Amino acid sequence: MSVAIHVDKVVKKYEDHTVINGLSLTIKPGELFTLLGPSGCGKTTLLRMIIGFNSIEGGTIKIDEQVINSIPVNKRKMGMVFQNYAIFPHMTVSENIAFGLKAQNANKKDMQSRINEMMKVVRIEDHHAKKPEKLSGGQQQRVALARALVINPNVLLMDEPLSNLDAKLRVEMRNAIKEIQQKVGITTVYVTHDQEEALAISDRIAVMNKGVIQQIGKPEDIYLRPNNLFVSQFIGTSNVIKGVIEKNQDGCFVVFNDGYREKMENLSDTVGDGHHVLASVRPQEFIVTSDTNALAGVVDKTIFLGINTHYFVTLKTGETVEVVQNIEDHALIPEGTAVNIKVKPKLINLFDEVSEMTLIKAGE
Ligand SMILES: Nc1ncnc2c1ncn2[C@@H]1O[C@H](COP(=O)(O)OP(=O)(O)OP(=O)(O)O)[C@@H](O)[C@H]1O
Repeated sequence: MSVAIHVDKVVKKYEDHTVINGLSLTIKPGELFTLLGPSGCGKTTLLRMIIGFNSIEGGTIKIDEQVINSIPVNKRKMGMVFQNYAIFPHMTVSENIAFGLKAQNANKKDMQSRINEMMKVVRIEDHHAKKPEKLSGGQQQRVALARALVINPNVLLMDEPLSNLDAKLRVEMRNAIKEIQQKVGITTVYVTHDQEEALAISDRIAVMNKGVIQQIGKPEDIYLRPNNLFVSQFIGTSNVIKGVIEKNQDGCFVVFNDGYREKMENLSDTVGDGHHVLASVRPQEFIVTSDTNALAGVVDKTIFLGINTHYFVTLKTGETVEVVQNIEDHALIPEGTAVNIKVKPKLINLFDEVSEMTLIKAGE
């Protein structure tokens, strides 16, 4: 049975420096939950509080109904995989995996069948007699994963497990981790600063900044409807353009600084006439058009990347935006060309200029 993790108003202080001040979240049984955020935002600190390597200065952490604040690490029934694998160089693959079990005093026959089963799950059985130096980074990470899982933990914690791998192996291993996690069905907390990795692997993501949760949601929700400007900037590429709301009997419009106006159907009721906004527009949310009700600009740079072409366009207002167009829809636009670009109003996000919080109606 998978467990839930309840983090309730936790506080972490390193001497007089408060890194996390009253953070709450719930991780559901069996889900792969990712803590995502820039370096230094407190992801590892929170992970170490869950496993018990860090003390907790306030609040509670519960596994199902049990408060675990003062339960020692070795009694928490959690497995952890680190960025640097932390497998023993002098032991073979199966000896490394056996290590965790030995500490549990399991009997020899049970131990061997459990090790074999785990090696199969992570697909490392063909290498069982090899020492780590004969394994690739991805294979070493599979051993680390098997060693963490062999003790049948309630929770699996992974701290930047793919950072030491090259780009191709990272993609292969993130698929492998997701598959293994689903097969085992274990509640997993995964830490990364890589937004693409988080989108690819997670059931849900918590985006953190400066020790504070900015948003928790499914990858697609966080990507499509970020709660605030920080999340929209951190997940994927976003252009930010200033605008003002015009509200009249015909509806609600966002008017950009050069006069281009676009009707917005999904703004929250609190948005009023004259409201200063920041529009966050992903490169693929622009359309190059012959319409003159559009942002006028000049293509500064054209980068052809096969299926898509990226254009850097300097607008009349002086802002530079990145525009991505599918090659099937457009002939390549040479540098120096004057262009008009519109936004796709259903896809873009608007934020309050001061609070930087979303102005899109919930659920739209
Ligand atoms: N042992 C420690 N003593 C004092 N300060 C610490 C300690 N560990 C972390 N910090 C501080 O706490 C903050 C959060 O660090 P943490 O390692 O949790 O961030 P992170 O989001 O995991 O970043 P990274 O991705 O770089 O590891 C940072 O300001 C860091 O300097």
